[in-house]
Amino acid sequence: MKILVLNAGSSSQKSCLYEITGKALPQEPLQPLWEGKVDWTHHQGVAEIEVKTATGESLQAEISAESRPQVIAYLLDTLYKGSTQVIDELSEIDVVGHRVVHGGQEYRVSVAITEDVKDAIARLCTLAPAHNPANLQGIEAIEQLLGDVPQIAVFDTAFHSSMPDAAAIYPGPYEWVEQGIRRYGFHGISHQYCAQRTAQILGRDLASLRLITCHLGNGCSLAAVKNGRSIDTTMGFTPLDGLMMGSRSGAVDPGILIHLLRQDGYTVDKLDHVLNKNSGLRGISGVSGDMRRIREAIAQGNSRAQLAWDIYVHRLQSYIGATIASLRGLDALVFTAGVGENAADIRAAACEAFEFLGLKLDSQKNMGNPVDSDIAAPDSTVRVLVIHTQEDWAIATECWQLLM
Ligand SMILES: Nc1ncnc2c1ncn2[C@@H]1O[C@H](COP(=O)(O)OP(=O)(O)O)[C@@H](O)[C@H]1O
Ligand SMILES: CC(=O)OP(=O)(O)O
Ligand SMILES: [Mg+2]
Repeated sequence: MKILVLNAGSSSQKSCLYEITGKALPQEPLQPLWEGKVDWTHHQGVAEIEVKTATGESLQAEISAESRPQVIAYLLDTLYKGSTQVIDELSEIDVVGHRVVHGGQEYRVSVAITEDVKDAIARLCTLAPAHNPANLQGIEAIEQLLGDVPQIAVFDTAFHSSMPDAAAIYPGPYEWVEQGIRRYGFHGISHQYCAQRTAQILGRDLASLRLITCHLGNGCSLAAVKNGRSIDTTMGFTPLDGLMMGSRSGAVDPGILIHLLRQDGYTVDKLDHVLNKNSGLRGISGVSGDMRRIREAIAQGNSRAQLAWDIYVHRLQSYIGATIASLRGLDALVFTAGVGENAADIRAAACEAFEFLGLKLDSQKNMGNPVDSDIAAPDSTVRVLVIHTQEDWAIATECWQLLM
């Protein structure tokens, strides 16, 4: 079965083609036949495209930042044309899986995409404005390019639908509960994959583990995973809650918003822009939302970049602490996504706060660019893992399971 996966992040469009043969899913994630990535973050108005294949072919291009459907069409051309060709024609693709960020109350498992599902994704755009519109554009682009190929939506919110009410419900008026204003949580595909992979690497049964998975990318969230289920998470009704992020504030006192609306004449759009695009690492440092740029600025003595790093770490430590309480203990702390997988300094700083519990990093392993491995010292009371998140593989396996 040839499965194309589209994963639209807030600042990127990732895409993979997998081929799963045989009657059972492989134990380890497969390498994709083809991978395409578009990044819009570096230069205004420019989409940087990178394609690589399992056979070692690659292509890099910069095109003017055209619409997402145009970029997807450009990417898919490289599947069957030129040096990165891996199939003869697009009709060889059996199914297309999409990461859809907000599934609301309706979608607790992956589903085949119908007009009703598209309407629901569209309705939920206001709750995930940086993500759901991009997901919908991806679905419509595939309809244009591939006709009626089966398409599957895999939701970021689904894994957290098992959260108990005490964790999911906000202490506002009870009408909020009736209106669906509650904590949904996001990055669920990644949290679930990382929890399963952690159990596999530790050789333990997932049902016996208390885990905190730290998804630290452009968007950041923690999940408390107990017996394989999400019981708490830091993102909420929208992907704006919780940890400090690249350009999103994370949790702030809602009184600040009332103050800005009342005293400073903010419009709703301005508030949205400030909180989603001009806060977090970017807002505090004035340099960038990219952790690598923050580090460079710190090395050059930039004190606002240092402050951004310090706040990021403070928030991460305090949310890990709160999440340990939800779990009543901790067997493993798991780091994933761009920052979690690559930033040894952030991992070390996060762990340092929990040395009093007997959590001990092996600093050499931590510095050694670990992937899918345990980086805790042998006598640590808590295992610490770095897992390369494979959201795309997780989406492909959902598609396979739904179609087999
Ligand atoms: N070597 C690195 N050190 C620190 N941060 C890194 C490194 N490589 C990538 N990152 C960070 O990862 C983030 C992007 O993470 P990623 O998971 O790819 O994001 P998303 O999927 O949300 O677009 C960026 O902030 C980038 O700075
Ligand atoms: C939900 C979310 O924040 O996703 P991302 O990290 O891909 O922006
Ligand atoms: Mg991501």
